Amino acid sequence: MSEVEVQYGLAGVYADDTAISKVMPEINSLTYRGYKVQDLATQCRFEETAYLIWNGELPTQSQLDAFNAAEKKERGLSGDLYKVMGLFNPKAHPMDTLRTAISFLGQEDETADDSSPEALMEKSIRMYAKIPEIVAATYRLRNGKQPIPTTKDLAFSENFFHMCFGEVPAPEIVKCFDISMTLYAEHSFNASTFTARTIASSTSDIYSAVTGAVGSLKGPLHGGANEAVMYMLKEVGSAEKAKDWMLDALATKKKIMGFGHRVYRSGDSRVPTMTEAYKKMVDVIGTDEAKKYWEMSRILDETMVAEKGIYPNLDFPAGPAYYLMGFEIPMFTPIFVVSRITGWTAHVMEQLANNKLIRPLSHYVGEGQREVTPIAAR
Ligand SMILES: CC(=O)SCCNC(=O)CCNC(=O)[C@H](O)C(C)(C)COP(=O)(O)OP(=O)(O)OC[C@H]1O[C@@H](n2cnc3c(N)ncnc32)[C@H](O)[C@@H]1OP(=O)(O)O
Ligand SMILES: O=C([O-])CC(=O)C(=O)O
Repeated sequence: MSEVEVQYGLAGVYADDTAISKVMPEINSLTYRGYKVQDLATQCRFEETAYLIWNGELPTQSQLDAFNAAEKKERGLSGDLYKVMGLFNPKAHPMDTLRTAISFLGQEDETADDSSPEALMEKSIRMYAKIPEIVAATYRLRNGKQPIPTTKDLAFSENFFHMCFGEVPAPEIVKCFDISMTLYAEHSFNASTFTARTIASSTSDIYSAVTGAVGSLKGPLHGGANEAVMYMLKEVGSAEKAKDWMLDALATKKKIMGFGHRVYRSGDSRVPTMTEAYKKMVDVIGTDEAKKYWEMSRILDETMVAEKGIYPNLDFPAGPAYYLMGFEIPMFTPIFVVSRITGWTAHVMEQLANNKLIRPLSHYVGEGQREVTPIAAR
């Protein structure tokens, strides 16, 4: 029995105040700056949500125009970054190369250490504008294709498709992607955001905070789960096998990717909106493959909830949705970054506006104090 109360994994611990988002597990709700995320996802474009997350209010049309112009001005990567990206191992995971590319952006910025509110906002918009191009170029380079340069003629989500595939798909598909961007944008003190805030709390620079956050998000218990979900669906293989696969996986105590959540115990508030968008997209695509993944997802969800009472999280519908949009699986977590850069940087700004070094205590359980034996006598 421990003489102090330790909250392993910091579960249930309030680490700081935030005014950015509120996760309300008891009513399955999530708000960004007071607005329900499902309303933002369906009624606004991701650009409006990004503005809201950073500025605290939804933009007027002229504020949005100015914001989009600022983002478009920052589009485009330096020749040096393209050169470095050309040297990346094509077999490396795109989260590893993205982590390095963001770190590279930091060393390119000679004012990286400027932490004035104006500089932090500029750097946040810079990363928001450049990360989609890094992700799209990574996809193309690792598949032996030439990157497609960014264009200032297209909106955020459309431009991402253009840079990946050289074309923009049907509006329903773009809308599904845009909805996923809003749903993935922010989620209070999740592991990667807390990592970003911890790094910022030593008054390090914002690029370092984001680089660390990318490393945290990569893990399959966090953002990496959207990729793991798709590998799982591929392993299941067909809708006919889905129920037995799940029963067998549960009987052998497997962890089922895309299910469970530290904060939500009776369902992730973002899932119904993402699932509906995924279904609409499946209907538009209309192929047997699309219908197969939809049916498999539905049966796995139903079986998991019936057997264990554990609900899907956002990664469960997002994984197959990205797959059906044509993205290869290792790009799914980098796509999460394309969105979460907004939340991470908003938290870095909030942390620095009222900073206190994050430094918890550790409860020591190692050896008692002892004497060093000289090496010859050990
Ligand atoms: C965007 C996001 O980051 S969302 C999260 C994405 N991650 C995943 O989908 C990975 C799969 N899920 C998980 O590993 C976990 O549910 C986590 C990491 C998300 C949350 O973990 P915790 O809050 O630590 O919950 P914990 O692991 O203690 O789970 C509680 C119980 O539910 C079970 N459980 C939780 N999730 C799952 C799952 N996915 N599959 C099977 N059992 C599960 C645990 O085994 C545990 O059972 P026990 O009490 O009998 O030991
Ligand atoms: O909140 C969490 O722990 C994980 C999550 O859903 C997110 O970061 O979107």
